[in-house]
Amino acid sequence: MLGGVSVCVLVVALVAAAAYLYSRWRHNYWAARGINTPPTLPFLGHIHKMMNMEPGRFLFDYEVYSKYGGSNYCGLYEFHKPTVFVGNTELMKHIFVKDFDHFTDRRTFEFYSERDKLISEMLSVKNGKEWKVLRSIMSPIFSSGKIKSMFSLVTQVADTLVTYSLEQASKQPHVEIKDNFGRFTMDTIATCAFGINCNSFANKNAEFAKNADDFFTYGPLKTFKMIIALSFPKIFKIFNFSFNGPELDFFKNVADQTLSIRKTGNKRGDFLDLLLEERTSDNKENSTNKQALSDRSIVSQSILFLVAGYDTTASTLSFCSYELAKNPREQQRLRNELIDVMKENNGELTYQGIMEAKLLNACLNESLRMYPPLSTTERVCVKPYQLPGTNIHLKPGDIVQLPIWCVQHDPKYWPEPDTFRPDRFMPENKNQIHSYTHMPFGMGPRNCIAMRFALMEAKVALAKMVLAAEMSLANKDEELKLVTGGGVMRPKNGIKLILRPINQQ
Ligand code: HEM
Repeated sequence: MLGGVSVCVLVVALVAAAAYLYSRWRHNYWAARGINTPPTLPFLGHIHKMMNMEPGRFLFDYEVYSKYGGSNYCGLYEFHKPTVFVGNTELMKHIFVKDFDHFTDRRTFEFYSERDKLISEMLSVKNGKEWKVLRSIMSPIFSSGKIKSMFSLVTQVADTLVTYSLEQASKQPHVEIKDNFGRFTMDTIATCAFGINCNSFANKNAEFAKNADDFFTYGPLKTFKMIIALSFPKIFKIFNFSFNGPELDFFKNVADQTLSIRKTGNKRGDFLDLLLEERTSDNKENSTNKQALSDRSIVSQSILFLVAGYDTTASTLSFCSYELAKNPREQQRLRNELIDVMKENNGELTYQGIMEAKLLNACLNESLRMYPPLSTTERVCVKPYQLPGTNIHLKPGDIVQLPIWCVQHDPKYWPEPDTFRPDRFMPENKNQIHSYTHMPFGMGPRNCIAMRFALMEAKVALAKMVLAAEMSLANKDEELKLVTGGGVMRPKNGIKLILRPINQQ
């Protein structure tokens, strides 16, 4: 006769065995269709690897890409949910562009708390028709003409960056350049999207900077909440979790206040002015614009610019400076180009001069190839679709992962992928670049809306730094360690550079 305890143990063992078999059965989805997957962990599938912050998701992706058929396509599991990983560039072209009408959406969180609902208004998480309308209203504010009008705002912040960095260099052996570029992108967004002078260089604890720091700190709790929100939205709803803290209210208040001042006619030529202009512009879609661009939506988009533009651009600048410091010959070539560009423009660094500087463009593109801040992007299928040439039939709601980092490091497309070679992007070599193998800003109608702005901002800062100082690595032998936090790839221990002012040599 079994005792009570033994019965309990038996029941637990049976339930555990049944759960395990259920999990194995769910993880058989791809194998049953003859599609490769990397080994799974019961219940978790691959989620623990996808959410891994150190060294970051890109290493798992590269294993999938090179060992499990991902350079063509293969299957993954987020817990039990099957997703498709597509590294074949022809298929990527279909998903990003040719068959975009099947892949208009991005995965989105369901938000329930009042505070989080501000996130739901952002362009990056809107889907379907709402996304289309908002994107068409917002696209004109990122046209080259409008970006040019923001050049002088960006230049002022870049001058402060250089002065601050050189002052630091005169007092200490090295400069933590990622920190400085972070302040630069923060101040740029504060001035261009919130219309305020944040001056985080003068005061590291300035309210704006401090709240942004809290906002971008991804501790275990925030990561846990993100996993729950993405994979178990119902649990998120039942427990009424709130994803964001009070720092979001701070940004909302700043944007609200600035918005009311602007409505009185006070203009600066920044994103806020441009969004307000779009709302009142006299075009045929005017009435739709007014509805889509409510005050609340404008406030959300201002916060989005901070979310999307702060760390991505600061990391890009840091990685590019790191490679230039490691490669003094390339750094000097770039400096020579910039000196020539200035000579051609009466000794000034003009918008046109910067935008036409070929090596400057090539250096940034090459570092964005080696270190794309977003290592993966994804699309959500919205209509039944068969991946061309495969037996993968996607249903609405299925997720496709597109591994940016992997194709940008595939030696088939990029010989010696870990070597910094800006010449790959010089005009004479551009015809050797395969399509869909360089996409740090994503691709197609849902790519980064602010690509031109981000590149202009990065070019101005990099050009000014390279002209002002010679950069070298403080710790030549230290290996660059990468981490992924909040989805963005960044240097784990920052980047320490020695800066030698040029005019004092
Ligand atoms: C070097 C800096 C940046 C990089 C590498 C970058 C990269 C990206 C990537 C990979 C995507 C996803 C594209 C796709 O799925 O195809 C994206 C989307 C987006 N980015 Fe950027 N980004 C940068 C800077 C910025 C800045 C400065 C802003 C705003 C001022 C911004 C605003 C956005 C927005 C709003 C989206 C969503 C677009 C949509 O869903 O329609 N980004 N970005």
